[in-house]
Amino acid sequence: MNTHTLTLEQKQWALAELRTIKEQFASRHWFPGTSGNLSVRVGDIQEEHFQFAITASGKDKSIHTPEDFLFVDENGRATEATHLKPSAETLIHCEIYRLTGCGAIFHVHTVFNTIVSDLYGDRGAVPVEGVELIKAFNIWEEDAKIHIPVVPNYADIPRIVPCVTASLDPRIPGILLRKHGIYAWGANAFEAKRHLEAFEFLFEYVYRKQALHQ
Ligand SMILES: CSCCC(=O)C(=O)COP(=O)(O)O
Ligand SMILES: [Zn+2]
Repeated sequence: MNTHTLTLEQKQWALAELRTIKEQFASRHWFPGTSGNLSVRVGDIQEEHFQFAITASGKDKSIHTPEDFLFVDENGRATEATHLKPSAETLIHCEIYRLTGCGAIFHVHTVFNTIVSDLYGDRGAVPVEGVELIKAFNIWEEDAKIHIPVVPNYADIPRIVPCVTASLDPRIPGILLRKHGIYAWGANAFEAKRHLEAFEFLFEYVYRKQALHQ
């Protein structure tokens, strides 16, 4: 448990970051049916200890309320007394922070990421080659070929965590859950958003290219 208390400024900064992203993604209809969750890391990392602000579970993410977010530790436990429940998928955020040391993680369900995750679920990764937007991941090789990992989706979230551990590729700032959605991350909210937008572009590209060839 992280015993370092966050300052009011740190908390307000995190809440403002998440509120802004939430509003932007909601305007794109990226949170259908209360799906999706967002988090940003707050404060210093002390060895394996860290804290992050995350969306409360089951909320309508297209509106703002005073009960949209809470703070949790590296095990996904609330760091302050609250009746709010963190996202049901908080343990996936914990594992991505632990593995990557990133600063923000965004998860959305879209039709394109869901279809593509299923098309490539058996292969365990979505291949994408030579598309300019791969550069959004800071991969600058000519005609770069990347593989975006896909892991199985289970109702029991703790079962998904070791799949994320096994499949996460440090070069690729995202991972698909089959027939579920994408987790994308970055050093901060700006970078995580850039990565998520690039993934969504690539998934639409993969889907449309396949549809053209059928
Ligand atoms: C109604 S969507 C099913 C749960 C889910 O996949 C999701 O992203 C939202 O869960 P949360 O607990 O973060 O609201
Ligand atoms: Zn989800």
